[in-house]
Amino acid sequence: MFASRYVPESSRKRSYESSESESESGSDSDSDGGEQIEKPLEVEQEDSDNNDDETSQPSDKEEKDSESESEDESVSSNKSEDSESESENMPNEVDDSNQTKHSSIFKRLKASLDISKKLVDIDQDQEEMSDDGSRAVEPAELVPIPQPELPKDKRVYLSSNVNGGNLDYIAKPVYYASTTTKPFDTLFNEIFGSSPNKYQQLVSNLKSNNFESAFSVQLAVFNELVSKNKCFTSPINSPNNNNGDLLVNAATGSGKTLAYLIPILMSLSNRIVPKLSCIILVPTRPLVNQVLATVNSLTKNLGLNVIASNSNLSIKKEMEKFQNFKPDILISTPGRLVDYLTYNDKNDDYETQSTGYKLNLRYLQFLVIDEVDRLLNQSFQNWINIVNKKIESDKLPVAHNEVFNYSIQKLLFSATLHNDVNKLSSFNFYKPKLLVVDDDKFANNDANTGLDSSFYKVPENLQEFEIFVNKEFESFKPLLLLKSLIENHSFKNILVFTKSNESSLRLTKLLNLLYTNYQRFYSQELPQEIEIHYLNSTVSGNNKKKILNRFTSDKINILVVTDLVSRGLDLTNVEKVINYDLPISSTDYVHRIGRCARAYNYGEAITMICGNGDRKWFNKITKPIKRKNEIKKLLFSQEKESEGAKLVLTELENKFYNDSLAQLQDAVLSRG
Ligand SMILES: Nc1ncnc2c1ncn2[C@@H]1O[C@H](COP(=O)(O)OP(=O)(O)OP(=O)(O)O)[C@@H](O)[C@H]1O
Repeated sequence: MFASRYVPESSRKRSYESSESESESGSDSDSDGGEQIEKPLEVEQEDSDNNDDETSQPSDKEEKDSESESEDESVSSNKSEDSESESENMPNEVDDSNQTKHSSIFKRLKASLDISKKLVDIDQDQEEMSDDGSRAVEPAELVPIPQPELPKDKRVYLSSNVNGGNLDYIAKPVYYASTTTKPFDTLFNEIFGSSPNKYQQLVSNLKSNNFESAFSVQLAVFNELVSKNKCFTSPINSPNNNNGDLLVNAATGSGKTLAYLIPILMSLSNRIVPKLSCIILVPTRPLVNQVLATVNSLTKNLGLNVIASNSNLSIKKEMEKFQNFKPDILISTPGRLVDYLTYNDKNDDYETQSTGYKLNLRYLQFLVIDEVDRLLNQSFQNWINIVNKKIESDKLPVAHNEVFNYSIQKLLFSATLHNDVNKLSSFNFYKPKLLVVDDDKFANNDANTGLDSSFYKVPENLQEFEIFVNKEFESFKPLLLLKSLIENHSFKNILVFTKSNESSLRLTKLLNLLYTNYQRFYSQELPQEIEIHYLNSTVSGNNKKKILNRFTSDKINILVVTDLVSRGLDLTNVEKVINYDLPISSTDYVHRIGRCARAYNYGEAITMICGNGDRKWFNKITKPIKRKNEIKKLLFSQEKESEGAKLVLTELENKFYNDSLAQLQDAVLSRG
């Protein structure tokens, strides 16, 4: 009869869950025990329901044990009352069997409780029962409830040590004003006396390259490396003179290359015999060439040997070149450097030959890592570990308990310095210091907690714009881009960023067609014949160089690119950067727009925003970046004329665009 009684779903579920947890804790009792302790009556019924035919009985010992415990007694007495009152309502013929059944239930209950009791931990065993049979709760100290692991947060890092290193340098950056300049003459005379001083040749090289005054970041690094360091007045950079590694965050185009080159060239110009004293690492080959050109322009008559990695040559050829040429300065990508450092490990025979040469880091004084956040993401080839190991293994043997080794000063630069201190700490810094070139040190920088995207900064003289178009016009974006260029009369020195190789190719072709067709459709003279070209990773190394040369010599008007060129490239003539496709991060935005307004020149960055999704994303990535000027809206003439008017494309514009699209399709199909 009980077996057919309705058991609420919730009770069944509780019973089931209890059973699960019991079995997890290793108990072989049935499902009742745990639940009975808290909800005796309910479970009694369930027990009856579920165990009518159950044959297993508690052992004698269990029965005795359970009887001797007050807790069990109390529970038992409750149950007796309940069962009595229940039995009153039962038909007489079932009373006997009910009593038998109940006593068997109580026995099993006691047994279950006994087993449960053995399973509870010692603290619970010590709990006292109150008079009413409920558990007396002992006052416990309030302790925090265990919390789930927090998401990665810079503040967590900042309060801890990573790899045993102290992270104070991140939490307490040294700020330098971003617009201060000082003539190089004055700067050098202040420290080394009036000219001519021993760095006269370097100053003269700077001047002959039109570098008259030091920019802020150059003053900052000069102050840290030169003004505070005796090594520049002594012939060598001895370990005692190394006043620590530097990490520098300064805006794009603010002159970071010269910031590290000037002190390094000063130090090395004192050297007696050539030996590898400085390695400069940059992420890409075009950047290797760019830095090489700058170093060459500044080392005239300094007698220094400078070499850049050249992946057109075999490693063997390059190693031979190193052997003959004995570089003081090597400029490379990390990947190529690893190739050099591991070359003889892979080619044992080679070492035994007379031409065998190993790149030795024993005399290395400066290790420069430019665009460090990007290079930290290039963890392939395990380059940091290999360089670290090589530095260690090349150290001179310890003699007479004295170590005389050159202390390598690490100089790290970026406009978007990495905030992953775990990664940064892999450089094994020595007395690191973080320099931030920024006037406005507290604005937009919550609690001044070190590196994050709030250190990112728009160049001083850059004006940002946005063009918003409704989602319905998404497929007309190329037309709207052309419309904007025509309305703003700008067809020169423009870099257009797209999201992919394919997008850059397609846009270049379509823009060319649109431009040509425009004059035919509108019988309107456009300013000039223009050349629109693309540059992406499908272009070979030599062609890349040619295209960039054509662009910087104003032969290409509009260069449609991918993020391949968003980092570090110094294309001095860029007047306007257009984000045709949105960048995928604040970092990419900073580097893209930083291709213009370089060296404190003026420039414009325009971002095309299509629909509300784009709008949200654009707001999100631009919000943490510091800027002097607000981002302005760039309106089409139609929108300007009647403020708030929705953009409408004319029939002619539609036809012009569709014809051009059809032409593009024909061209693609005829090729394919
Ligand atoms: N003191 C100076 N006087 C005049 N021009 C300078 C000076 N220092 C650097 N420049 C010029 O400023 C431009 C930007 O310099 P550089 O490429 O070093 O910038 P950057 O800070 O490394 O930028 P990015 O973060 O984009 O790599 C270059 O054209 C460089 O020649």
